[in-house]
Amino acid sequence: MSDRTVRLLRPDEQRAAWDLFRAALHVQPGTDEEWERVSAAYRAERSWGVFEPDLVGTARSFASEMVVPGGARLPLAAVTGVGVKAGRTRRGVLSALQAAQLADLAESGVALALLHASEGAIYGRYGYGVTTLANQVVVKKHRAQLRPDVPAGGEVTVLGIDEAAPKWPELYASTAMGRVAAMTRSEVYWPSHEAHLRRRAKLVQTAVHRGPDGTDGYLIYHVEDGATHDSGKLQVMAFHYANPDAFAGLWRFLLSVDLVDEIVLPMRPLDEPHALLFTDPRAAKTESTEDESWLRLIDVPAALAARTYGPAEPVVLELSDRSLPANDGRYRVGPDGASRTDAEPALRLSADTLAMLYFGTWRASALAATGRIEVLDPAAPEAADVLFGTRESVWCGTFF
Ligand SMILES: CC(=O)SCCNC(=O)CCNC(=O)[C@H](O)C(C)(C)COP(=O)(O)OP(=O)(O)OC[C@H]1O[C@@H](n2cnc3c(N)ncnc32)[C@H](O)[C@@H]1OP(=O)(O)O
Repeated sequence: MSDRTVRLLRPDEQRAAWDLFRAALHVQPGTDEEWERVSAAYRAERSWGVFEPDLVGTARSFASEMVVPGGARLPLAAVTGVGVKAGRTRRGVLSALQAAQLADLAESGVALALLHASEGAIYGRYGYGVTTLANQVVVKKHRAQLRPDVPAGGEVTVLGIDEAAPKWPELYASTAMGRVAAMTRSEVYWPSHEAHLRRRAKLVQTAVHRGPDGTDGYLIYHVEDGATHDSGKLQVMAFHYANPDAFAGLWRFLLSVDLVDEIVLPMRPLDEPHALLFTDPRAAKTESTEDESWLRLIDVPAALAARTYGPAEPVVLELSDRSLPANDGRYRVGPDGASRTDAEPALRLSADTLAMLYFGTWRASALAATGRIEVLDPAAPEAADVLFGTRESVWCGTFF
């Protein structure tokens, strides 16, 4: 389209982009008060707009860091706020935004980009792949008897939102960064998070767990309106802990909340052992498993070099990356690390598939069996399973 301009937004254009995004998600325009809360985040972010000549589409990102296998933290762009005006969709606006944003991120030196997708069919074409999965877990309180050998846990203190919100950044930083794919949350993240939680419920509570070495876990929850008798539904909106004692202690607290029949934990790590706490493991049911986050390797050499690998024969990957061709080429991946190579490839794959493989959520052999990876050496998928595998389920745990 000849009269289309794609550019970074000026500060005075940010609110229109915010409203456009909300309208794309069928949400009414924000109030002045809400904008006041979140506008600092917008100012700190890189927000893109497509003009024809009025604003018809937008996307933005904020800076973070993500833990990769082995414990290194890589610069991450958290991509969000993607929306195209109704009546202007399916004319390439998102593709124009993606081209501009990906090129900008590559130039800025960021290694990874991450997003939560509204729909599963959109982002693969731009090199994003499902990188973490999450379970929705529901616990029926009347069936949930703790086993006698569950750790006793420490002391739990409950805080209202006004008191708790200023403490959340420190609580999160000290309890949530132990898992691979966890991301840091900068100060601009928290106002939107708080606004979101305040919109969700009238009474938002934070339970803080203290173990022998100090604060080591917290959860944010609310009990759905109408809990005037014992049929309330307790919704867990955040649950982070640094050790198994804090996990058990916070569970003891959850089971002690009165007027509750059901405890709902959305988007939890796949390997979190809720069912193992109970005499009847069926007290905890996994109701669904969904993609949690989508990863895009922006700087493939840096991303591959930063993580550690399992013990297996090295494998040479040949990557084709349509949107960021600077990443094209061959990479030798082995227990001693990863780097570019001229050696013959064993596996051929595209950028979205490499993103699915990167954290080991999907096994190379499954990706090969379903045609996503072309196999040139039949021994390579099994070796890649071991190289990319991780001990724990990876989980981001931050919604944005
Ligand atoms: C990270 C986040 O913020 S997630 C939130 C994303 N936003 C939303 O879901 C809000 C509602 N939806 C929208 O605003 C828009 O429909 C968007 C952003 C999803 C897509 O924008 P569009 O400008 O219509 O996309 P565009 O025309 O560039 O399409 C690019 C390609 O994606 C495909 N595509 C776009 N949207 C979808 C979809 N929802 N489902 C399947 N395919 C899609 C198009 O068919 C096109 O395919 P092609 O490359 O094979 O021709």
